[in-house]
Amino acid sequence: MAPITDSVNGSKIYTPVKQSLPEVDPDDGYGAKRYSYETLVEIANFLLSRVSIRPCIGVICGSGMGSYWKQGSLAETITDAECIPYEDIPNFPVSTVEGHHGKLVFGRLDGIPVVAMQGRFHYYEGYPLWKCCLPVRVMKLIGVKTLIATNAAGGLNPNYKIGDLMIMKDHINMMGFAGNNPLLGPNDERFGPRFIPMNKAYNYEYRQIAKQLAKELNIENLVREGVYTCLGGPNFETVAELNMLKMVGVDAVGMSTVHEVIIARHCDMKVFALSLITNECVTRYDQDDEANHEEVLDVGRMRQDILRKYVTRLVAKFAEVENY
Ligand SMILES: O=P(O)(O)O[C@H]1O[C@H](CO)[C@@H](O)[C@H]1O
Ligand code: HPA
Repeated sequence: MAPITDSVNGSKIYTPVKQSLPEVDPDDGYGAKRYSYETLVEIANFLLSRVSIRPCIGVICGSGMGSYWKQGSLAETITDAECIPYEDIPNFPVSTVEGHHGKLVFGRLDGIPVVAMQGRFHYYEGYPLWKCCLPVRVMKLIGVKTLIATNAAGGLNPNYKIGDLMIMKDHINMMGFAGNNPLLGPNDERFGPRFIPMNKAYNYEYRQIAKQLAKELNIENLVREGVYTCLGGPNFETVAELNMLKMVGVDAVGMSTVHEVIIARHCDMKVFALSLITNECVTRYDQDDEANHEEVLDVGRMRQDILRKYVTRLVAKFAEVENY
């Protein structure tokens, strides 16, 4: 290759070295190889060989929101339940956070075939983002077309109260701003294209349905619509961080969901996401309160009946409009 020269005095600046890029990224920055499409197909086939349900809707249970699967309330609503612990699934991560049981539950909600993640994976557990989202791609491969992601989040909007439900209308990908994204690395077109739009990530029709359903269930006063952001965690946010997020239009803060939604949209799944406001974010230095995970789990328990009813009816309504 010709050396690059200074256009003023002609002196040589540097001689470029011809490089060939590896065809596949050798590791993901965490010393591990990203799973290939074929490995994910193997996981999907393993699951399909173990269960008879063929789900079209996938549900991710947020912190504290999965516990009722175990306690019985939503589990009673899920009929024909077939559970597979994560540790029994080859190449699947395992849950390490309290309030995330670590099981896939296949079954029916209001007659509709679903698969629910009773426990999600977080970046702060040490999983790279691509691995946190691996179950979403597996869901896609087993036939899921609609994703319902739930999470526990701190309420930053001063009008929000503990126990409110926030329909996510958008997100701000703070981790993406810092260069971390679940789509980093070589793109496998079998999942989706290299570049994807995100302006319609949170399905408009689903959001209208959810607002209408809130009226029908008389929980309109609890249901909000807003913007979520995910910080990597595991520490809760500082006062200065929260005030900055408030200024840029964030209504609720958590440590999940954003990357799952990116992966779901990449493989063309329709998305609905719901935050349970489990605590009020502390935005003043003279406040004595401190965020803590126990409160998050307690509020999850407090709202479990309403959440169960709301999510079950949403599943039925989404299935109706989609003809599942
Ligand atoms: O987002 P989910 O999994 O609901 O959990 C939220 O609650 C935990 C903090 O209490 C964090 O993991 C945060 O992300
Ligand atoms: N911040 C981050 N994540 C959370 C919070 C919070 O206040 N509450 C529940 N998950």
